[in-house]
Amino acid sequence: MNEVPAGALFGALVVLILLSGFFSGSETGLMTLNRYRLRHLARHGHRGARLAQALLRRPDRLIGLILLGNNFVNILASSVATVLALRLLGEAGIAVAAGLLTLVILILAEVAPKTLAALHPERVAFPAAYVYTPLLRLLYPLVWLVNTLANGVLRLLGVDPAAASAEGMSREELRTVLHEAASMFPGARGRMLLGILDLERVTVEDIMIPRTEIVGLDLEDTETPLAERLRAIPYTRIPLYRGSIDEVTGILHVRDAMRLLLDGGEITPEALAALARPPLFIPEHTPLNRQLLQFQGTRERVGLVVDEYGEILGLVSMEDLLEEIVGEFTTDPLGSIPEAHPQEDGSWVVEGGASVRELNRGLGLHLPTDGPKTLNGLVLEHLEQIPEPGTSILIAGYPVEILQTQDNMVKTARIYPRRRRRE
Ligand SMILES: Nc1ncnc2c1ncn2[C@@H]1O[C@H](COP(=O)(O)OP(=O)(O)OP(=O)(O)O)[C@@H](O)[C@H]1O
Ligand SMILES: [Mg+2]
Repeated sequence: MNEVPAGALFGALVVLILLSGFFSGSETGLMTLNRYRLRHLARHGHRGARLAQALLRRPDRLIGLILLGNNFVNILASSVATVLALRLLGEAGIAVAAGLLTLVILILAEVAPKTLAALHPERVAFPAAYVYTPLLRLLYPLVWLVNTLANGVLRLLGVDPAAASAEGMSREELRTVLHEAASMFPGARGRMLLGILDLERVTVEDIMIPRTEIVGLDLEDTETPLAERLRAIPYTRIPLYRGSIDEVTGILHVRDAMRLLLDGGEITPEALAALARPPLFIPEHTPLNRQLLQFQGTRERVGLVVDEYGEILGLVSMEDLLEEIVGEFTTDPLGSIPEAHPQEDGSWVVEGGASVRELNRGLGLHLPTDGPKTLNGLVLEHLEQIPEPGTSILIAGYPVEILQTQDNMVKTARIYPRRRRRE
């Protein structure tokens, strides 16, 4: 048998080390590709990106292929080095060759290519994808065998290999990405993106106008003529009811009442009731993203929020829902809450009916929003007794002083926003 010349063996060794570097670098490159950029490039027809994306759809197979290749060339390189050492130095050279090869592979075939690939993943990964796509097809049976055996070993050890491959981004991760990308979407646009994500965490109950503030028309009220009451109403869509808002019969659009008048008709309870449309009833815990779609589907602009017994809790409008995304439409958010009045000493005098969420947003407070919806409710929850004017309590670290009470409810209270104490 002819001996392979030492020069050829050395050449083969160099090629094997280069191949090893390719496997290591491309592994890092493919694994550190930015998935979102990748998807974007693939969608815009970048061929390398498409191939990489297809490979990454089954990371277990890709890694199996790369490890197979990498280990094969490393072990072959070690054999070649052993043969070379035997020839040049005799048996004593084997350990020297192993030591040298370890150093060379570590530096030239591991650390250097991996660092390079981590710095420029796309430049490494896209060309590599052209190589791996046909190679995977060719070696697929082998890769499959390796993976199956490896999974078998894992199962023997009581590990479920399928559990580890759960992919995709959780909502929380998406929020983090959006927060980090905020510099790309400065100001209002960034806040809108986060607002859309928040829609599913906020329910109609959180943003509704409470029942006591719904402006409607009582058809049974005969004290003031209907037309006069209708004229005084500042809203476009108004619930019609008989005696109590729980007996709502429909939602009247003021435009329809105006048309009735222009046609020479008369504003009577029967005429208005005939013009009204059936109200949209919304369960209290409906998240805003679902409600937005429902408004879209039903072409309604307002709905009545009901609890499980069908009792009306409040009114929610499309405008209030959209404000959760884009912020207040009509006024400057800071100090725009009509129920909060700024004082000279920096405190706020707030009406008991003010919404906790609006106070948080408008005054920059951090009152708890998972409990009562109004300041009154919050104070009552903390006091556990009938409120007395002059009482001071600490809610979420904010000193709150009760100023006026009425019918066992807090009418006004003073909040000191900046003197928040750490609890
Ligand atoms: N009948 C009502 N009673 C109490 N508040 C209402 C009523 N209708 C609307 N609102 C509130 O008024 C604000 C404005 O809502 P919206 O723009 O839908 O009403 P509008 O101005 O009367 O209607 P439009 O703008 O279509 O003429 C929202 O905060 C909404 O919750
Ligand atoms: Mg309006």
